[in-house]
Amino acid sequence: MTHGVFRVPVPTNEPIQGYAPGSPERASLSAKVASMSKEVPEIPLIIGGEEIRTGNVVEVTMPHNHRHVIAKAHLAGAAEVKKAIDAAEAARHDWDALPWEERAAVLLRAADLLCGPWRDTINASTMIGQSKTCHQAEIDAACEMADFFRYNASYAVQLYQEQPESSAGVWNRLEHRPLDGYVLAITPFNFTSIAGNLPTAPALMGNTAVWKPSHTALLSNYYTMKMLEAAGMPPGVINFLPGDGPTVGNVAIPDHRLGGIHFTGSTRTFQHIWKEIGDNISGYGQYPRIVGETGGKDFVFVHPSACGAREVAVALARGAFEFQGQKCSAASRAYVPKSLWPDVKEHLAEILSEMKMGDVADFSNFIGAVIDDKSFAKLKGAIDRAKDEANVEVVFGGECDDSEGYFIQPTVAVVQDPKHDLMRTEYFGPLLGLYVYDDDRVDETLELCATTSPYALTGAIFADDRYAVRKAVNTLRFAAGNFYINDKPTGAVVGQQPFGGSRASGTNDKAGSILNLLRWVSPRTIKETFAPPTDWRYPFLG
Ligand SMILES: NC(=O)c1ccc[n+]([C@@H]2O[C@H](COP(=O)([O-])OP(=O)(O)OC[C@H]3O[C@@H](n4cnc5c(N)ncnc54)[C@H](O)[C@@H]3O)[C@@H](O)[C@H]2O)c1
Ligand SMILES: N[C@@H](CCC=O)C(=O)O
Repeated sequence: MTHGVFRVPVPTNEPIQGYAPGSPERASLSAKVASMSKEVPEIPLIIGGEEIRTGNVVEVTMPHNHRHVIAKAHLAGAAEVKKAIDAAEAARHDWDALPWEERAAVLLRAADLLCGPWRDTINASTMIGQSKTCHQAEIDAACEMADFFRYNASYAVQLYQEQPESSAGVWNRLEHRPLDGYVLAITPFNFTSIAGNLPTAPALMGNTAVWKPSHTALLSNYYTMKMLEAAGMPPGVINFLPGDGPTVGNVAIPDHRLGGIHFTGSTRTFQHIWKEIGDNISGYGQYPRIVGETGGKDFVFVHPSACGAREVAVALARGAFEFQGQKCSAASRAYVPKSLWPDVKEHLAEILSEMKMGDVADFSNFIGAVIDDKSFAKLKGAIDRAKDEANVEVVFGGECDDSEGYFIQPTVAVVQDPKHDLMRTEYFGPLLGLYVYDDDRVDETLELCATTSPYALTGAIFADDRYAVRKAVNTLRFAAGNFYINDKPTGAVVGQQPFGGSRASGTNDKAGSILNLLRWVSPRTIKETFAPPTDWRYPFLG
């Protein structure tokens, strides 16, 4: 019973801890990384609150030290997928019937646990499992995940306050019901916070979920699930289902009870899922909501009036190589005018010579390893091809070494053809294609930037000239869902830059915003008439 119109605490972005040498947070996280690296936990499925061990076990390893096993995970088969859907369906009524503030309280509590006693666990597991440095883990796993939980709670209230007008004698109400079926949350390896957000955003709105985590993010995702349980997430509301993608997808996607898909990952996987839903469309009890945020070929366009070569070089280096380039927003193509290129190149050389890569347990490293052997092979293949091509010059990096971990040196390849594969294809790693254009061909190059790639996720323009800025904003209007002026194209913050792209980059439902929560409700309009009429005729008849 609720007697009050409650407000949630006003959210603010979780402050990012610095991990400076000698700081208490550094000592504490470092100790956690060391102790966690010695453990090999067994990761079960968690269905209806019950831990299930299938015996079909895979090893989870460190990307920066691939012989080092950090967990053994049990994988779901078809029977467990069905069980997880049944559990989500069984929990649906009670969870939906709970007053919204109880659901919001679980997430607000999870945010406080994450920023307090669970911070080291979630950060350390992200570091050793996904090869993120302490700063990358802090920004993603601690701060962004807490922001998702806290801001979503306040957006949910905003959404519930969305009510229609009522004319005299009538009370119109809009009930923001959850969807009429379970939500399948399929999550990527690269952001722990996204993995935490995809099942919890629908759950906040009263839905129950089956969460299929990525194999290469299992350690941090498992601890995130345990943290949600510790925050009071009831059994069955979120069902944690490690498993091979097709094994889970082939059972969960065609199930007639599917209410929606909350996906983040590659464009290819998303298109496959969409097609599967299309193939099964007549069998569903409802039209499944399809939300998918996918790949990118994110650009930095430098205008000849750009403020300074140093600023451009910093944006390129941070934008392309931070997080090992494994951000959907990472800069992976750049357009630089001939007049600025020599200076930009000089600054890039200096910056890249200082960017250290290696084991993330060494807090002075700026870059870790890429996620796995498949990613390593794909990136190495592209770099080797670039080295062999006469019309491409690898100006920085190019070294790839998987003897211990999957290390790819930050690489910049200058292409002569602006439509080269390196300017179109997402490689998802520290590889930047760069085209040097004639200063008097700005407009033409801007058009190329707008049309070369099928993606439209993030992009940035560097310019001082306001006419040039306006022109770029207009020409590139549909080339990016997150557009930056004189900044790198990465680092969107929940509550500040709602995130997502269109075209091949996804449905642009802006994770961590009210727009995303809108997709997880199925509103019902209720009209109540206080004094029903007693005369059947129109007033002007008779
Ligand atoms: N736009 C965004 O907001 C955003 C954010 C993060 C990552 N990404 C994108 O994600 C990609 C990197 O992530 P990834 O390598 O984990 O992507 P991926 O597509 O390989 O995997 C994503 C998830 O889909 C699952 N999957 C694969 N095949 C499946 C199937 N047939 N049925 C059901 N599930 C299946 C995987 O197991 C994993 O859990 C990049 O393309 C990146 O740009 C986009
Ligand atoms: N929100 C992150 C991107 C997450 C995707 O991988 C950014 O804006 O850099």
